[in-house]
Amino acid sequence: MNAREIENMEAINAELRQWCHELPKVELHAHLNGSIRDSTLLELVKNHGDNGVLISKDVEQMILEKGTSLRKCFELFAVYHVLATDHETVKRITKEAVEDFAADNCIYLELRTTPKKNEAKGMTKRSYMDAVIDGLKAVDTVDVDLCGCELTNKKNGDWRRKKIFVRLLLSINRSEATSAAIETVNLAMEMKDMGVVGIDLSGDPTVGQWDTVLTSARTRQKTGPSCYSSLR
Ligand SMILES: CNc1ncnc2c1ncn2[C@@H]1O[C@H](COP(=O)(O)O)[C@@H](O)[C@H]1O
Repeated sequence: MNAREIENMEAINAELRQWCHELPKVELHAHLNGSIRDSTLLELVKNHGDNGVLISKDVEQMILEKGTSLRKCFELFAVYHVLATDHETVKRITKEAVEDFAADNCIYLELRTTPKKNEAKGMTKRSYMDAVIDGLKAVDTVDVDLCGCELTNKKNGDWRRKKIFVRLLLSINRSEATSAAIETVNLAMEMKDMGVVGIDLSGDPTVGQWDTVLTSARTRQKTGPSCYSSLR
């Protein structure tokens, strides 16, 4: 290819990229902790302090390698889970994730996350989810519709502002105990009028057995309302 042909190709690529960016999109499978900005992650690590558990340089390397294998990807999830276990951080990463999807012209987002407990920070699975909803309410750059309720993000009633429809799924991690899985299913039922539309089964496929979780879900199906695959 000569210089002129390369220039033409670059112009077409830039145009195509712009066209893809502008297309309205639907995202059906976003994990909250998998959507944390790299810049936020590094800031959280810094605030956490290089205390021997997390070292900024190591995390920078992990970010560079995260797309190279499933193992590397799950190594980074372990870091997210050390850092994103207080209410303020959960609120922040939710706000940022929704704003990032909206900036990419995503108009419908199904965001899934594993409700986590952190006794040291007074966090329960329910208060984790309340922090997620606080994050949605804090979204600034776009209007958010959660379950038909418009969250009050409207800026001066400007009807031209972009809008994103957000629905939530509660994840059960395959390495969780049966009791924790049941607690998450019950929480999903409790929050079905608050934007929660389903549950999700996730986690490192090389760790634990699904049998543990599936047994608990079947037990729940026999004793309560059907909620295994969808709440609506
Ligand atoms: C092949 N890809 C995948 N397979 C299985 N589980 C995955 C995943 N990608 C992400 N997760 C799940 O999402 C969690 C992070 O978000 P939350 O902490 O829930 O917000 C990961 O810990 C993992 O359980």
